[in-house]
Amino acid sequence: MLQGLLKSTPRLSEPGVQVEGQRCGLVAIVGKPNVGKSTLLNALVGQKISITSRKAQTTRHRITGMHTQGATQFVFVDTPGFQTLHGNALNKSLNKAVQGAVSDVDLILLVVEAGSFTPADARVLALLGKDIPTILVANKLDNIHRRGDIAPWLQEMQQKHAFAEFVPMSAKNPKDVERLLAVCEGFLPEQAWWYGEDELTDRSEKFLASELVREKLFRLTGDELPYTSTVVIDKFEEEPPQRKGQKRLLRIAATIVVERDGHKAMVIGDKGERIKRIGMETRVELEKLADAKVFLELWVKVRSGWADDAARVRSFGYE
Ligand SMILES: Nc1nc2c(ncn2[C@@H]2O[C@H](COP(=O)(O)OP(=O)(O)OP(=O)(O)O)[C@@H](O)[C@H]2O)c(=O)[nH]1
Repeated sequence: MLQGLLKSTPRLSEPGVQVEGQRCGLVAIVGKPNVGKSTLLNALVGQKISITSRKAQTTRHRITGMHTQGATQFVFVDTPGFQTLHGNALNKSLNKAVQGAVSDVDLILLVVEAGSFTPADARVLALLGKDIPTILVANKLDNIHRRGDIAPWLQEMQQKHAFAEFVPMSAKNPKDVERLLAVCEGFLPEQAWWYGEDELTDRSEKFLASELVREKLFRLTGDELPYTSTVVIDKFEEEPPQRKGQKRLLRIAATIVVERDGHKAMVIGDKGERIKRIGMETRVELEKLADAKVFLELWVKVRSGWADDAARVRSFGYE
């Protein structure tokens, strides 16, 4: 499991020597779909490493992002939205990933929307043990117009769980994000850092490529496309720069897998306009993130019912 790996294999490129006062620890970010977990992770890390979209359930993998500030290194774990509506194989795999993510961390951030606590939030809370300190992050505070309304709600929240702290905030407000980091710091154990100071994620460029295609796919198809559509990377090859001063080249081929012919037409768009745009926007962003030249080929395939088929879910990379 990734967390186990992180704990047992500190990077040797780091001095690895305990500098006095150095802190380092794992922080899990949990919450039902669409509460802003990915937005928060990106803000905490300071760069985009997890995709965000208005469509619920866009985060399917655990993503770690690191942030090193002062003497402290935060290692964040993003989790899939806790999906409670369907019991298909994809969702079972998602729920297992959430439980795995919270079992072995130093701190949990339970993200909810400020002023709201639905049965879906309660189901996520029920997954959290009592032993790991948990901060209630009341996100999207900017949507609450009368701040006075939040005090009685916070009091209600105190009855739900022995939260270590309450942080009403907006993931889109950098000052709030700084405040949250300061609150988290005190919960991390004193130990040597696991990563270099500048490292942001341990996810591969191949993974980031598939995440970017998925993000553009959902952004550009709006609410029409079901979340069961996914992206598989068929080819990922790297060529060194041809001449000095040139960038290396990434040759990528990816397939967007959808459930119906109608969805395929939707992804391709009128005269191929939409898929062209998905490809173009992915390429531009990946070139920036990877600091490389990117050739990207995109395909669309129909595989009906894949989200109900456990073997296929595994073959697409969801444990
Ligand atoms: N107004 C407001 N919107 C926010 C805030 N944080 C996130 N959002 C929006 O909420 C939506 C969902 O955000 P995500 O970060 O994708 O949510 P998530 O919890 O990771 O979602 P899943 O991947 O479905 O689990 C996006 O449209 C964000 O722009 C906030 O502080 N204020």
